[in-house]
Amino acid sequence: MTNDGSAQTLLILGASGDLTARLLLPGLGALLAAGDAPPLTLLGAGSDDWDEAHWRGRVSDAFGDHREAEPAARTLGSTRYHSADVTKAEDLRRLLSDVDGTVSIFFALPPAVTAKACEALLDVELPEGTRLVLEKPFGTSASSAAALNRLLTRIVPEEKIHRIDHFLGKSTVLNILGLRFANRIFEPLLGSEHVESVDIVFDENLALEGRAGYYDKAGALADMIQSHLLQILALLTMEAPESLDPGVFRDAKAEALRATRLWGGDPKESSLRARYTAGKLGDRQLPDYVAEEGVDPSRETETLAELVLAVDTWRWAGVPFRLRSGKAVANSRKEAVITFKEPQRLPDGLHGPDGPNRLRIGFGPDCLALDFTINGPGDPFELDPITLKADFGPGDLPPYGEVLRGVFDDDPLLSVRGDVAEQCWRIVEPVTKAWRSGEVPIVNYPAGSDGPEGSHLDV
Ligand SMILES: O=P(O)(O)OC[C@H]1O[C@@H](O)[C@H](O)[C@@H](O)[C@@H]1O
Repeated sequence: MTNDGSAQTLLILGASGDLTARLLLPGLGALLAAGDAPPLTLLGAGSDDWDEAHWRGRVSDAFGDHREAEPAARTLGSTRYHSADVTKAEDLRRLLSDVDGTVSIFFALPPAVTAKACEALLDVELPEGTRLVLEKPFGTSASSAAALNRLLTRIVPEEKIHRIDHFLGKSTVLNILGLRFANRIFEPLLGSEHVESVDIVFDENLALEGRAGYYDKAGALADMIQSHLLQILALLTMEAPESLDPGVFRDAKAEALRATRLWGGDPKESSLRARYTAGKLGDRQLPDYVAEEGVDPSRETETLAELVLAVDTWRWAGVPFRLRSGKAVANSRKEAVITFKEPQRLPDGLHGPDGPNRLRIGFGPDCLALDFTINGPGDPFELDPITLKADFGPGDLPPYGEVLRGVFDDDPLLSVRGDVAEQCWRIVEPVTKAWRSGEVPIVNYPAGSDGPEGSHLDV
């Protein structure tokens, strides 16, 4: 623990919402139970008119078994809920008068409400050291992200702003750093001389899961690619940072993202958007996406998105990076696959199946696999494919616990810097524009299939 052990408060705006119950509170419970958080007061605020007992019950359910651990039990015992309109300065003042020690204000709210709450905070005197913690999507375009950044830095300095991307709290995602920079054998091969292509895929069995209110306005591109998958791309393509000092590390990520753009520049060639139709996924019969409750069919929200990107640095020029994420896909596939170029030639006399070497970094289940070719058993001159696999468990903390630890420690290492949030929108903007204008038509795929025709994926 690097916080100084003095009391802190986590104030959640939007405490009655889905994100708080599903991800934030379970992550917090695990962090508290691990003894890795400061003595913490938890305040919930939301538009629902809940009484304290109802809120405490929600927190207790979300903490699960962690509620028994002493620090979690203490926070649970003292937690309070305020019904409030968080876009009003007087309500925010009332909430802030109840905090103890340094406060982290977590905006578990839709982006438009977050922006209004921040506007209201301009009229509120904040306790010393206040931190603002924001969820994705951070803005809806490069310019709105820049405007939000300007607004936030009028409230607190940049180092007190934590833009959460929980993928940066996933141990396998962070493992990319160890894999690349703590080994001699992979890093020298990572570049256009040896790499043919890179696929970063996060296809899920999950469908809408009752999240229309959020998802229908976001879509797969903003929900997964502009945020999480570009963070993975940055970790895979950045140069070795001199240290994990947040300034140095985040500079290295920003540099890689600044060099990233749409492959070939034509969204018709380098992007795909699709939406699921009715289908069977395991034993679940899913309706058309547009028939799901709360969906507005006129929005044409995509449930699967693909982009091909170029990272125009000396190291990566000429290597396509294919990013894809889809909902209601049969094959739940969550991995980055680095496909290497084939050997220049095979010695005459060696024959059999060849194929490229591939390094697969699995994000769920967490594993690492290396596909390569050897002579294999039997005929010694007949080649066989083989896979070396390492399975490793998840990290000690769930991703939300990990990123919250950074917040309480005042350590922005795992949060997204303001300029990077803008870069990530800049990268996808040619695509969002082309999609909005109808230049790239939306296509369908049945729920429970492997996605639409015309995928750019190689593997
Ligand atoms: O696998 P995880 O950690 O739940 O992450 C995937 C989820 O990440 C969230 O940020 C997205 O909003 C979800 O749509 C997605 O399902």
